[in-house]
Amino acid sequence: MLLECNGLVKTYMSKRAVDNLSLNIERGRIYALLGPNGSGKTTFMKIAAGLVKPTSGSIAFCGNNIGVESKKKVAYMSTEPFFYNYMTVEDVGKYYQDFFEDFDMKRYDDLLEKMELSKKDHVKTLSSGLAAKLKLAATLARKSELYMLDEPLNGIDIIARDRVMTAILETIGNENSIIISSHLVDELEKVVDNAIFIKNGGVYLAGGAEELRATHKKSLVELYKEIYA
Ligand SMILES: Nc1ncnc2c1ncn2[C@@H]1O[C@H](COP(=O)(O)OP(=O)(O)OP(=O)(O)O)[C@@H](O)[C@H]1O
Repeated sequence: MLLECNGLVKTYMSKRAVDNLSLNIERGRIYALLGPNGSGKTTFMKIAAGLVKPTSGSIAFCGNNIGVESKKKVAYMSTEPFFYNYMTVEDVGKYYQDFFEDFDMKRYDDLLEKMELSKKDHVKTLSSGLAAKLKLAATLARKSELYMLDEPLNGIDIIARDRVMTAILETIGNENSIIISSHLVDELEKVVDNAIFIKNGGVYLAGGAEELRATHKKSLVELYKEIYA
């Protein structure tokens, strides 16, 4: 098991952003993390990435507490922009290489080509879609055990999305897993192995995508509409 969470809670003042969340993430699978605005998806990912401390409950990565060691093996891409404007695309790669032992420059170069980005481009001149692709290329260029991507398709046009999704899927082998949070449920429906529906900070429904479709006789999109309507 890559990640095991039991009764996870995160409280901000009186708000329970994550509320009694229990979840297991296995190796070699692609997970859709689904839920409406404010349901707790980002907070959960930040806890798993070691950026936010849970108020209570337990979370373990490969059987150990979240901390310095897990951070080396977990690649988290947040929705916030995180590069300095003065950097070029090439600088971003070097910056990541300095920061993460598992960063693979060759893979970064390949991803840049797939995302149609040039190393000479300056971060400040990139359109929001290109900036989103750069963020993704830098994250996927790490050889991590768990990738968590928060809204990776945001700002990426409909034509480029398939290409970007292919690049995401190519990153995954038998040993690593990926959790993708997105409101574009129909885009995820086509590619994910598992779906996790989050409601009010907890897991409302989770399972294999095929199994969920067969049991409920509904697509993930239809289930999403039913759960959150
Ligand atoms: N730093 C914070 N301080 C106070 N409240 C917060 C903080 N971060 C998140 N929250 C609250 O916790 C709840 C869950 O937020 P979270 O960002 O995890 O949801 P989300 O499912 O990722 O939403 P979205 O789909 O809009 O990104 C929301 O009500 C949010 O306002």
